[in-house]
Amino acid sequence: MSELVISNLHSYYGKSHILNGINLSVKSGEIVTLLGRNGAGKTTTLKTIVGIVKAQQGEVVLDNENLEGKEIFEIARRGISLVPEHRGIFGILSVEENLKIAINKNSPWSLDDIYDMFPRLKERRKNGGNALSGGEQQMLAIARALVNDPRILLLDEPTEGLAPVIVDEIVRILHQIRSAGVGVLLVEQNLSVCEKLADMHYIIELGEIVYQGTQAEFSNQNEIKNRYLAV
Ligand SMILES: Nc1ncnc2c1ncn2[C@@H]1O[C@H](COP(=O)(O)OP(=O)(O)OP(=O)(O)O)[C@@H](O)[C@H]1O
Repeated sequence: MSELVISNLHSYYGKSHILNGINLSVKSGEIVTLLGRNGAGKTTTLKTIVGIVKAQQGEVVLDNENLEGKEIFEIARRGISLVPEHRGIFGILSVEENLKIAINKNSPWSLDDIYDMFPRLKERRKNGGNALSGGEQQMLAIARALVNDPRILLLDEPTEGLAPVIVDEIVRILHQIRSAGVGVLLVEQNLSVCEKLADMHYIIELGEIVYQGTQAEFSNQNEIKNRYLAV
């Protein structure tokens, strides 16, 4: 059982104070969304958790270990993986090569497990990363993060720009990842995807958490959804 606990997280770009005391937590086998308007600070939260943006104040604690001051690779090694919005796969390598270079020798995920979960990747395993559709690239990015054996997976807008049938496929995959006991922190604009998947929702506005609630609590909060999420 793992738990990521973020307390009073503050971060900046130059002099701009972007995160203003974020508190949230994610446990194994739980999907938690971080919702909010464009520019609210969602991506910055994910980047601060993994150390790409340095926190100026506050704590990121994984299983009682404070990750303050740790380098990006040390945080990744402890089991927090980020699938960034622009996917970060290697276009000149094949699907299988992309997976093989990411695989962690101690990972419980074998290539066969990955191909069972992502049949499209199996079909396209010899294709170059550049020759994949947007949805296939997203699947490869998630698969690459998984073979690294994360305890907590951070996903930045995994369904953005994808066709509805591929969005359904990503939803199916995320259900399976949760069942495997991985904790997921999901930044996602597609509210219906969030409500199908999540156990818990947080809303961020101007770098602060302004709402938190379980899916059961959130589902009929139309006033909150209009206030913070309507475009
Ligand atoms: N590299 C950067 N340098 C300076 N300011 C930045 C940088 N990246 C983001 N910002 C600013 O920080 C704020 C939060 O951005 P962030 O990308 O975290 O928002 P977001 O909620 O993920 O939005 P979106 O849904 O548009 O991706 C915004 O005002 C943005 O303009």
